[in-house]
Amino acid sequence: MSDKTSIAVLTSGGDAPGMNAVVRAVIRTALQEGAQPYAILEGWHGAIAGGDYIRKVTWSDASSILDQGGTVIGSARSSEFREREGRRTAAGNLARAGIDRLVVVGGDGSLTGADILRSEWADLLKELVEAGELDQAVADKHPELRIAGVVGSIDNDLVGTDMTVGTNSALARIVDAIDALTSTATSHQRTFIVEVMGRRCGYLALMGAIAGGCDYVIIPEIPPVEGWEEHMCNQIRKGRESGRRDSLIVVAEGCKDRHGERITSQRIQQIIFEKLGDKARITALGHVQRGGTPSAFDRWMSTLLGYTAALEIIRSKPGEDSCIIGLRENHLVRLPLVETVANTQKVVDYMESGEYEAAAGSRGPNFHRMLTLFSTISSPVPVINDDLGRKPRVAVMHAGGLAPGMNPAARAAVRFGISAGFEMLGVENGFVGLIENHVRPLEWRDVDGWASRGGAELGTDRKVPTIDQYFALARAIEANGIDAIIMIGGKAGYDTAWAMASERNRFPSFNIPFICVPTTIDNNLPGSDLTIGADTALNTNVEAIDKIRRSASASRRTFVVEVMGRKCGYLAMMSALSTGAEQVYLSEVGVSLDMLKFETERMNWCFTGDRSLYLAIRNEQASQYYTADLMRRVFEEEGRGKYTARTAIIGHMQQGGMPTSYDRTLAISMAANAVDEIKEQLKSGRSSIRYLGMHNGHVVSHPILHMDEQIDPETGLPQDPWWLTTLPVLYVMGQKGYNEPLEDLKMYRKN
Ligand SMILES: Nc1ncnc2c1ncn2[C@@H]1O[C@H](COP(=O)(O)OP(=O)(O)OP(=O)(O)O)[C@@H](O)[C@H]1O
Ligand SMILES: O=P(O)(O)OC[C@H]1O[C@](O)(CO)[C@@H](O)[C@@H]1O
Repeated sequence: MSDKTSIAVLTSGGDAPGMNAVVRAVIRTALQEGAQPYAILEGWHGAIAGGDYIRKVTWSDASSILDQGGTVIGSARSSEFREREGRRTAAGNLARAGIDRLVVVGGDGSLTGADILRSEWADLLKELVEAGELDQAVADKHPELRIAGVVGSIDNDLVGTDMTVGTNSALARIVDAIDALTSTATSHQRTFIVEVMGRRCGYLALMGAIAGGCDYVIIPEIPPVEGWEEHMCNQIRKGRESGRRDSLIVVAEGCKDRHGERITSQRIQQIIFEKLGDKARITALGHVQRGGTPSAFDRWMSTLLGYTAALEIIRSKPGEDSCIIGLRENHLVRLPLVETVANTQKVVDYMESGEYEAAAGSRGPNFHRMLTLFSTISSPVPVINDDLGRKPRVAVMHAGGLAPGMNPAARAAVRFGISAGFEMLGVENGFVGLIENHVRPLEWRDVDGWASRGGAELGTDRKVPTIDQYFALARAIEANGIDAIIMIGGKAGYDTAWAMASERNRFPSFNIPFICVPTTIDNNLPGSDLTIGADTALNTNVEAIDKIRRSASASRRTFVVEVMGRKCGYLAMMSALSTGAEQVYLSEVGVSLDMLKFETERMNWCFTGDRSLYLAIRNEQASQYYTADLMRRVFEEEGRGKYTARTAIIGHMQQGGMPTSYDRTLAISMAANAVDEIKEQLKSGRSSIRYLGMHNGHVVSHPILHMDEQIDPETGLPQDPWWLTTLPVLYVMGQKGYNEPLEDLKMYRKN
């Protein structure tokens, strides 16, 4: 047996899209680190079965699996593993294969099982030695089992992490289904009950309902209060009276009422029929939610989780407790496995003992906030809090390039604004439209249907008013009686806001509360880890690149795929990480002749083997001179006929997608913050021009005049972008021999 460190990966419990990305990352990171990777097939069942179920894996075993749904190494629920006898057999099989380090990808059950095995390990091996089933030397060589868990579950039910592997993809499926149902429901003026997964966790139901613009949601953590049947039917009735043509109710599969009686879709259907005489249709989404290709997030984030888990376990010290590598506040964190799982299981106890607030509280502050926001935005008629004593006129507008998510953000700003006691106005076509007085009132109903729509109903424009237009701009603000502005857009909007803040002394009407909501596919705005629209564009790229990949599967071909982003490489970097590209060209790094030479040598080496595709992603402004076409020509010429090279420019598809669930919920969350901030300023008589950002999982605001502090003066881009440090991970996944300390990954937070 070799002295190499052996590390195994297994997937267990319900499968989840993104599990393959973890498996791939663990295998490739292990190889990079000089360790021997193994895959245990069919979860804990394979550990018990042993033999061929515990397999040495190579680089190519992890090829072409990133875009596949489910788990290629199989998953199972194993009752035998719940018994000590089963775990004894598993321990013997693992030790005999030389494995004492495991990355377990699964839900809380699978991780509990892993930790039980870890805690019993030494005793189990001792027993096996005493029974003559294991050599003492083998037992001595593996005195302990080290575990790193990655939570793979669409339910997003692990307390202490923000997002688990698979949830984002499941939510995408749910939101797609809700969008489809909305169109048929609207056509026939129907009511639909949509049943989603999540036996003990309402995350999918709540986020699906909020992103889908639904009317009512029922989740397991907070069973509806006494009289909910009446309340639900009233919401439907009032919605219809106010002109809504459809009604959608989302229910999580495991819901119960306060008497412990199940709230099934059929029960809801019956209630609606009895109280409204309406025959609601039921759609139970079932396992469709768990299947299918993973979203971009479930590919790049799962890659980072697998990479981190593998490095953590390879570099772990004897005696360290089992850990979970999870995502918290946009950071990869190491959580204590036992405590985290115990906290997760406590939520079920809370629900069973009627401590509903504690159950919902365990899901984190954002869960609670989203519940409150859903209740406001889904209200069929506004519930107005007019504590300001007057109705300030607040304008909503866009500026900058079009981004998916503008409509959901505008809808949310209008509805939250009306609820806050504002009179809402819509400005058409950015600042040009404002100067030309294209301003109209926006009522609650006017934004119906905007929750899911791509594009921008209000229109947008990239023009930043010039100095000679300031007077006209100031006049337009006065003439329309605008007391505050919410600008949902990108750089042009920020630049205009900055100019207005700088010119306040000369133009008093610029002295109003003004909030910029970061919205651009480029993800190039200061103060925000992510902007609204970037996730949709990324998913568009990933879908397109998957197709490009497949187009090359029958030939030997290099593709240079160009993506948007202006000078910001976010879309290029994340598209590369999500599609398993070999190389990415970023304007932050630049392109040199040496880089192209290195790449052509690698291409030649790869195509000498059985490779059919070599994928390079290029940011549109990576280099002024090394254009996509020039790269293609260099690559093809240097291939000397061994392969062909093509370019693919994805183009404006990236701006035109239907907003993803992430962009929709981010839009709603940010719009709520913008309204709160404006209300607070109006109440206190302040007027500040500020921009919002999502930083480390929290929405924060900054004064626009300090924007320069967060921008690199040379590039005009935000300083030290977090995503740029994922570049070495791409190289590890692409077998380029990188060996960066984990600490250099900006997303990694050692606690
Ligand atoms: N308490 C336990 N002791 C030993 N093994 C367990 C334990 N709980 C779960 N397991 C093992 O993990 C497997 C998967 O657990 P479970 O069915 O609870 O799914 P999960 O990992 O929680 O995923 P999901 O979120 O999909 O339900 C079980 O079939 C069993 O083999
Ligand atoms: O596929 P199975 O075993 O029926 O499990 C379904 C359950 O698994 C989950 O998808 C979690 O993985 C739950 O949301 C769902 O209730």
